Amino acid sequence: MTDDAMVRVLIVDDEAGLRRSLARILAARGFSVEMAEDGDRAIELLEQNEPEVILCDLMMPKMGGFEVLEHTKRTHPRVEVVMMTAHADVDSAVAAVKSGAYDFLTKPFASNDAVALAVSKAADHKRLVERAARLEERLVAHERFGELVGTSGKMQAVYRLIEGVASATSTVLILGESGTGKELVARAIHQHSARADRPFVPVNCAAIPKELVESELFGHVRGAFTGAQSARTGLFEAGNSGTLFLDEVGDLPLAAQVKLLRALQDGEIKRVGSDETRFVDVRVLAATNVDLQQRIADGTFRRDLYYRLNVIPIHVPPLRERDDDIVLLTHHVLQKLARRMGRAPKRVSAEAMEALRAYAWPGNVRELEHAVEHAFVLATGERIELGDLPQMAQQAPSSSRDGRDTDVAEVPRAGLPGLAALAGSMEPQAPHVRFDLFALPYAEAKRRAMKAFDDGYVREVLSRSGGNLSAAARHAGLDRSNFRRIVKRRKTAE
Ligand SMILES: Nc1ncnc2c1ncn2[C@@H]1O[C@H](COP(=O)(O)OP(=O)(O)OP(=O)(O)O)[C@@H](O)[C@H]1O
Repeated sequence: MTDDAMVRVLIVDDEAGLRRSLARILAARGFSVEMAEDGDRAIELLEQNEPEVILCDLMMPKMGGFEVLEHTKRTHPRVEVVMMTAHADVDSAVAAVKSGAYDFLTKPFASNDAVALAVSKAADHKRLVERAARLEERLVAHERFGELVGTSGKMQAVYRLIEGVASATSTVLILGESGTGKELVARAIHQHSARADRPFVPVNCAAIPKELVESELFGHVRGAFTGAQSARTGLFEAGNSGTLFLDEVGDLPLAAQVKLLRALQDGEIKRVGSDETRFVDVRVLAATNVDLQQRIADGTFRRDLYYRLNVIPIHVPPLRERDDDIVLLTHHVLQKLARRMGRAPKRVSAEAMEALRAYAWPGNVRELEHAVEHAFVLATGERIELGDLPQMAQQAPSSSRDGRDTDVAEVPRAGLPGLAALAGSMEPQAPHVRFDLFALPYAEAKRRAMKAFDDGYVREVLSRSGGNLSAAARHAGLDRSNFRRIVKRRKTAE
């Protein structure tokens, strides 16, 4: 719906003459009008073809205006209601406004324009509220884009693709194991596209019962099947002018695949039970963690649909192929948890971080999130220790990745580990040092940098003094007991 689309108004009044003259007044001013002679019919029309504004008489036999108002606000809170009442009953009209009506008009009306003005103000209000809701959604979505964490080469490649495809309207197929962040990638594409302030509609195709998939996606008319008591708009229409994200697309039943292909090729849909073709402008992003080629071979996925979806594929790498991102992701999750639980942030011991990096994460980032939450809740101190991690992550062999310590302390022997050297430790010339110091919170980074300094300094000075503690202390310009304390502190920190 665009802002200059026709405003749909439902007139509810038991007086046929008044109903018709109101309809004429509003239709002449460009409104699209429907009429109901009583409350029951009004509710029926509300369900069938949701209007934007209801112009409703307060006093009606059977179901009164109050009941229509109450039902509307409960089931369709964004539909605005303008009440009509006789002069003598202004108190009831005021009560109706207190119960959620947007405005009221007293009969006889001051002028035809006054009626049209009240209805169009109500419609403007509705559109403003919806616009605000969309902006809020966009803000939330933007925060989520901020959540796509990772600096590894493989994630950089994903970011480049996101930016590259965002401005196009082509279908994108996002491939990757469960929990790798496919939905975050889809949101990021939407967020970077020209549709960013339009709806982003995520659908988990695997979670919809097979017999309801088509009606969920394309909508249905009243009576289309048992239980279809009222007409319903499908998700394609809900996502009109926005983005529809079909997660687990490999699980779509074959019949729905045919309809999806049609929608992708021609932008045409039909509600279940209707022959009327509707046109939609939806960008489709799809994701799957199953092998669609295999499904094609099995005969459960259409080859033509596969080619149509796979115009641009994006592969989201599993976490085990980007273990450099684990440190960053762990701290990101810890910060989120601390904020969510209103608790102080926690650090992670070198040993625990080593285990986190060594584990293979078959459940990817989702599993990492759960493991870090487990540890955050169980850790009694301000630091997460190895024992706080779930059993599985604790057991990862520390030698699983080239058998080297990943602590920043392992700086090259030549030269002292000043900050520049530590920063350099992320560079290829020190490939065995894989700790990203700048990914850590300040206090943790400083602690590690200090420890690294102590380690490098003590080791080098001791080595130059042939392992003689007194000579090394003299070299360092410290008395023997102070130097010894530093050596000891270094050992206990290991
Ligand atoms: N790169 C990332 N940075 C930050 N958080 C991430 C990242 N990737 C995934 N997550 C988080 O991991 C969880 C799973 O992500 P998401 O739902 O996007 O995965 P998915 O690949 O769509 O999973 P599935 O295939 O099971 O639907 C979410 O809580 C998400 O916020």
